[in-house]
Amino acid sequence: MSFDLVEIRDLKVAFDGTQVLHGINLSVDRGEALGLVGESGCGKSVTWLAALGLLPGKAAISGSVRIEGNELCSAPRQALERVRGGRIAMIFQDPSSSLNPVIRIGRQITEALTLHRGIGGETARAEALRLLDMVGIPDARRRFDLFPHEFSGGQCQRLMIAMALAGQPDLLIADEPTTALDATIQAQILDLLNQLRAETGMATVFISHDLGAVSQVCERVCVMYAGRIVEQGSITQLFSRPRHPYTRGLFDAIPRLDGPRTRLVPIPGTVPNPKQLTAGCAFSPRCAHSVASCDFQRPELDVMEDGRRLACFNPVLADEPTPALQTVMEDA
Ligand SMILES: Nc1ncnc2c1ncn2[C@@H]1O[C@H](COP(=O)(O)OP(=O)(O)OP(=O)(O)O)[C@@H](O)[C@H]1O
Repeated sequence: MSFDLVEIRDLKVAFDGTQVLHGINLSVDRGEALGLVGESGCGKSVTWLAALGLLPGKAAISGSVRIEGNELCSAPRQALERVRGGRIAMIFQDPSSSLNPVIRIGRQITEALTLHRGIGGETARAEALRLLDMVGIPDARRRFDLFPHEFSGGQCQRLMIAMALAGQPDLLIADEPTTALDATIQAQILDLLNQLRAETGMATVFISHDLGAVSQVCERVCVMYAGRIVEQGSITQLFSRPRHPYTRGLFDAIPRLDGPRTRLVPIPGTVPNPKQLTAGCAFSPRCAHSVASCDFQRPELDVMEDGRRLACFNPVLADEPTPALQTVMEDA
């Protein structure tokens, strides 16, 4: 029997009695790149922190998370620790969450190699140098004994990726890894993630509020809103024809350099407070497509004729112009 690399079923999370994840179902296949997008507070990070047992003790978690068929949700702490950093590694927006500021870089990577792969001494040093080279740190031999603060922001991101690769993970979860970087460095890190996936065959989950960045790395996308997946499909399906009004709203807010100059249209309003969710669709108060039933009934995530999944009673039509998206003539 063959399993997906990761299979998450009906994952729910509550903090102090307030539910913030409402039954997430998703899977990641070996070697694939999956994007998780949505505005801040939609539950992207909590999904993976819960899956890896990294949420604080006060979080109430239910559901199932399987890695190659083995259940993690009920796994003892030691088993979870073996998976984290070993089979699955996670990188964040802020490299200081992974890099210790008072330990030299070379030592941090060799220690990670000893922990995850049981190698030490000269073998670990040679492997650490190979990893630094792989993530594009120039002159790695000379810089092996530097501290993290002696590297630029983009290079620290590369160092964090090198640490993540030390365990030869099957899956790299990248949580907003480029958000704090300027556009040029961001593009370089996205290229690096693509290159590493091609070289190592590891799967990537790319968490971001930026659909543009997700499109450069991912083959498949899950759009999250208020603790639920509202649309899921291939990047081509969602880019050529977003059907959930929320996905469409995210697209209309992306700056584009191709085609005519367009005015960016932000989605009105904000993500709801999880304490104030009603029985209806959580996006309804912000949605130009909302119909009467949206306010008191929640649409299920159903499979559409083209294979994507969609939770909406009144989706965007194929050729529907965006009323709010206005072409701005160069000389207007
Ligand atoms: N430790 C915590 N204690 C209480 N509530 C939390 C905790 N962590 C997250 N939450 C809540 O869970 C919800 C989902 O948060 P999450 O961080 O997953 O959102 P996100 O989509 O990843 O946003 P961001 O891009 O800002 O990280 C939010 O309402 C958030 O306030």
